[in-house]
Amino acid sequence: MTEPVHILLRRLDPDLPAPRYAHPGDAGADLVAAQDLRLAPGERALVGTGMSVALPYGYVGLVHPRSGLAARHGVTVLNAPGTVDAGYRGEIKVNLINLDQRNVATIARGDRIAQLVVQQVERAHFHLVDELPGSGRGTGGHGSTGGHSGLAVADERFGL
Ligand SMILES: O=c1ccn([C@H]2C[C@H](O)[C@@H](COP(=O)(O)OP(=O)(O)OP(=O)(O)O)O2)c(=O)[nH]1
Ligand SMILES: [Mg+2]
Repeated sequence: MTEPVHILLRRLDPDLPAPRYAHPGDAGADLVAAQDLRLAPGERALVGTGMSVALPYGYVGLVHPRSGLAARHGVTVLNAPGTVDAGYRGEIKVNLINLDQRNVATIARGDRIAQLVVQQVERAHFHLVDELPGSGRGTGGHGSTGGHSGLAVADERFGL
């Protein structure tokens, strides 16, 4: 196991648990809702997690959806993955959306609503040039390699 990165964490709401990894080897530490809320079908809300962090420079916190919430209730993170910058000191918030077409999603304060994945990031310097070096792919993208997309039904329907 690699050494963990140490992150300063401030609990804005001392009654809520700090983010925690549910199992050894988990990539994401669960984030909880600081409030009760109900999301009607299609409704979204920016939900506080009751905590803020100081990530070391060179790291990012990515707010990922929880697959269980998505599979069971259709609730996911609208801007997934959300980006928590190293310089950000505000409360970490989760932009939740209920994509279920029929059911209202009920979330209680303290429920796990998302997970924070901490990663190292490179910082780039962008060098302006008139021409880019050639490559095997060139400018082809967005399905340019052809073949089956794996979405046979949609392909037929849209005449692709
Ligand atoms: O899911 C998220 C995404 C972002 N943030 C916070 C931390 C992040 O550092 C800040 C800004 O996020 P981002 O850069 O994605 O948003 P923006 O729309 O570009 O806002 P800004 O102009 O403040 O950068 O908002 C969250 O709390 N949760
Ligand atoms: Mg930004």
